[in-house]
Amino acid sequence: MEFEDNYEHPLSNVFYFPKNMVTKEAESLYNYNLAGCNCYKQCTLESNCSCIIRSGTYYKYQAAVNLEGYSIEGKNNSCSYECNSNCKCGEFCGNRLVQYGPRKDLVVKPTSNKGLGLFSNNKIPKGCFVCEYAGEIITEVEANSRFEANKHKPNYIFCIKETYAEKTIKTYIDPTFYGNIGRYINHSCEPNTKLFIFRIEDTVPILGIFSDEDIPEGNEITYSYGTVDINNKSGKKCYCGNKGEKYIYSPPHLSVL
Ligand SMILES: C[S@@+](CC[C@H](N)C(=O)[O-])C[C@H]1O[C@@H](n2cnc3c(N)ncnc32)[C@H](O)[C@@H]1O
Repeated sequence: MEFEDNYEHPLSNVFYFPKNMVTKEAESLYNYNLAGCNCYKQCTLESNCSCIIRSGTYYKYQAAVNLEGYSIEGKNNSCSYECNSNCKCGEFCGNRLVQYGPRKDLVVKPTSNKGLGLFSNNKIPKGCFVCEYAGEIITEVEANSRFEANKHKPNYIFCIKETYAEKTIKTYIDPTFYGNIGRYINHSCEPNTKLFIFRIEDTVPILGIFSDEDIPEGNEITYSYGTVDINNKSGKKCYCGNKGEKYIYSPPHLSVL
């Protein structure tokens, strides 16, 4: 099965990039390719698949082959490893999903007060992969500088924070200029998707967005930017419409809003 992403941006100044693109400056942070497994066809925890073992027990895909009902059971904040081009298993091994690209029924439309937003033309059942949040992978220094320069504009820079032992690794994804359809997903205080971290070919983290409830046809797809602060009125006003319009956004630093 080939990776497929035929979406385009509705804006002429944004270039469509279906996957993360590591900038030259950030290259040295992510230069490890991941080894593959030796499984024959089906990868499971029982088959001792090294990719699934690397993921830990928090994560499992539920239906192989039929992508329509493909879903994930996972835990936020842990990284899942899909099988990759170094694996001996085939393309239908059951530990591959995000690598095949976004849903095909997504549409970008204007919202009443949040700019553009992402919607679906079909019902999305709970637990389905929607799309990645893909963009340029930039260094912290570059992220700070871009954030400062665009302070009063919509922000797209997303900071993934992963903690291993006592070390926190931060990865900055910026789809402002180069990115995929995930850049149009707005914040909601009552979101209908959740984010999971994946790695496939190498150590560059991939942010996968999954439905967290059945999403009716035509509804807006949202996730929580995680930065609502009712007391800090210096931030932007949240127009998600849930919990009243009293919530004010004020991201601590470089999250999406
Ligand atoms: C990642 S972009 C989302 C797509 C954006 N609406 C667009 O038109 O491209 C994040 C920006 O969208 C706007 N936004 C997203 N969710 C919002 C919300 N709940 N209330 C107000 N503005 C929101 C803010 O300007 C924010 O900086």
